[in-house]
Amino acid sequence: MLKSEIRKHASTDRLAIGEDEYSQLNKGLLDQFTMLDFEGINTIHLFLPIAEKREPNTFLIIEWLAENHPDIKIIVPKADFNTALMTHHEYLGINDLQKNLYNILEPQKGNLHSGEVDMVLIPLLSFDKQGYRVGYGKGFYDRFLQNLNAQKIGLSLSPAIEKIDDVNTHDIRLDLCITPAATITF
Ligand SMILES: Nc1nc2c(c(=O)[nH]1)N(C=O)[C@@H](CNc1ccc(C(=O)N[C@@H](CCC(=O)O)C(=O)O)cc1)CN2
Ligand SMILES: Nc1ncnc2c1ncn2[C@@H]1O[C@H](COP(=O)(O)OP(=O)(O)OP(=O)(O)O)[C@@H](O)[C@H]1O
Repeated sequence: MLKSEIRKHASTDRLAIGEDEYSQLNKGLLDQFTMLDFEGINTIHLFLPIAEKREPNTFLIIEWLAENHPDIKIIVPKADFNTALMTHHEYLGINDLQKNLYNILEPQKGNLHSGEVDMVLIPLLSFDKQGYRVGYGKGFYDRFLQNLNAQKIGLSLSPAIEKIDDVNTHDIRLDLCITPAATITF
C-alpha cells in the first residue's frame, strides 16, 4: 500500500479504539518495553503522546523508567514546523510541558540536549514487515534519525502491515518495533 493510503486507514482505525481497549493496549506495550535490555543505556529519547490521536501512552514508560532505571536520562523533542527540524530537551516532569498548536506536549524549560542518545522511541502511524514506518508525513523523524547512532525502536498499538510500497531514500528502518503483542526485530 502507499503511504498516503496507509495514513488514512491507520488514522481512522486508531480513532475507533475505545478507552478500555486503549488502556489494555498500552499495558501490553509497557510489558513488552520492560523486557528490553537496558544494559549500557544512559539516555532515552521519547515522544510525548497525543492521547486523542491514540498514540502509545509513553507516560507509562516514563513512570516505569523513573521507578526501575532512575539513572536513565529522558530526552523529549520540540518540533519546529518552519524548519521541519526538532530540538531535543531534558525531560523535567509533567509540569514543564505545554501543548503546542498541534496539541503536542512540549518541554518549556528543559535544557537543550546536544549529546548522545542511546535509544529512541519513535511514533508512527504504521510500520511494515521490513521495519519501514509511516508517520504524519512531515519527515521530522526521518531527518532526526538520519545521523543518529542509537537503537531505533518504533512503538505501535497495531501489528505490522505487509509492505509500504513507496519507501524512499530518506526513510530510515527501525531496529525494533514494540507492539502490545510482540517485539519485532528487523
Ligand atoms: N507525539 C508525537 N510527537 C511528535 C510527533 C509525533 O508523531 N507524535 N512527530 C512526528 O513527526 C513530530 C510532530 N509531527 C507532526 C507532523 C504533522 C502534523 C500535522 O500536520 N497535523 C495536522 C494533521 C494531522 C493528521 O493527519 O491528523 C493537524 O493536527 O491538524 C503534526 C505533527 C514531533 N513530535
Ligand atoms: N533526511 C531528509 N532530508 C530532507 N528531506 C527529507 C528527509 N527525510 C524526509 N524528508 C522529506 O520529508 C517529507 C516526508 O517524508 P515521509 O513521507 O517519509 O514522512 P513520514 O516518515 O511519514 O514522516 P515523519 O518522519 O514526520 O513521521 C518528504 O517530502 C521527504 O522528502
